[in-house]
Amino acid sequence: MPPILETQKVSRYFGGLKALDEVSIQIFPGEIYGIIGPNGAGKTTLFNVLTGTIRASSGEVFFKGKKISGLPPEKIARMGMARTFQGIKLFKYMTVLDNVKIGFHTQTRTSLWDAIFHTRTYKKEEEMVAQKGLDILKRVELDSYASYTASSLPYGMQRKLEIARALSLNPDILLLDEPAAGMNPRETEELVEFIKKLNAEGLTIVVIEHDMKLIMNVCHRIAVLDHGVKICEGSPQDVQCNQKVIEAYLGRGKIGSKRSSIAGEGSGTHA
Ligand SMILES: Nc1ncnc2c1ncn2[C@@H]1O[C@H](COP(=O)(O)OP(=O)(O)OP(=O)(O)O)[C@@H](O)[C@H]1O
Repeated sequence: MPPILETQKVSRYFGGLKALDEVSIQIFPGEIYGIIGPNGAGKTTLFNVLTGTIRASSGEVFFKGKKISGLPPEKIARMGMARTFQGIKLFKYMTVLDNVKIGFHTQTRTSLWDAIFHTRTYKKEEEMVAQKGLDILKRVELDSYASYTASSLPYGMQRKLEIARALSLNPDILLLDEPAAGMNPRETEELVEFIKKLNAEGLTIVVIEHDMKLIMNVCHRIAVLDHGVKICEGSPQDVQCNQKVIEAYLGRGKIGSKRSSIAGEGSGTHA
């Protein structure tokens, strides 16, 4: 089976700093693929290159067999790639339903004229969008909160709402940037189940996360970045035992003493 998303020797410089150094990854349909690494390893830069938010200095990115390097993010999103960001980026004062409805804007055809004069096209599309929005909220079990303002939801639910909004793009692949950041252990456990459920429904998922318990619990395969270089890739078991990974996380000479922090023992373990 060909990869759904692939990078070939992607590098990215920021001035003299090489944030990504010839990184090649292949993500296959149906996978949950984790990207981990110490702070500043290049994880978010890789996400930004994948989604078109920033350009690679060299190398290529392919999505569903098509070269996407250089395309604008909205075009890549329309091709079926959705993402969430580090930190919550909801419209705080809008309702839960409106936050999800916004995601459909790329798919509707009403003009400003239709909106101002409430034409039949506008009304029909509004109803369709509201229904689709409710369907998505049902899928993530937030439908009973549809009329609440986004900011009134507990933190864990707000993060779920962000994922719901990303799902409104009807993506083939979903990229999650530190989805568990700021969550308590119970919220993180619910998130693990939620990610597994979305994956079981057929969605390919890529996740950056510092919470090792989450990563080791949900990912089929994991890539480890260190100083912009992919130092290891494999199953959670492979990655936990890899000498280079242990060294990257713990510093040379301390191997073994804190291996549990990579193994994700205890809840909410952060690397
Ligand atoms: N826009 C930018 N301008 C200059 N340097 C940048 C920029 N974005 C990232 N960097 C640098 O590139 C390196 C990789 O950063 P990146 O944010 O991708 O790492 P990360 O693995 O996501 O880190 P963290 O886990 O802390 O979020 C860091 O040294 C960072 O300071």
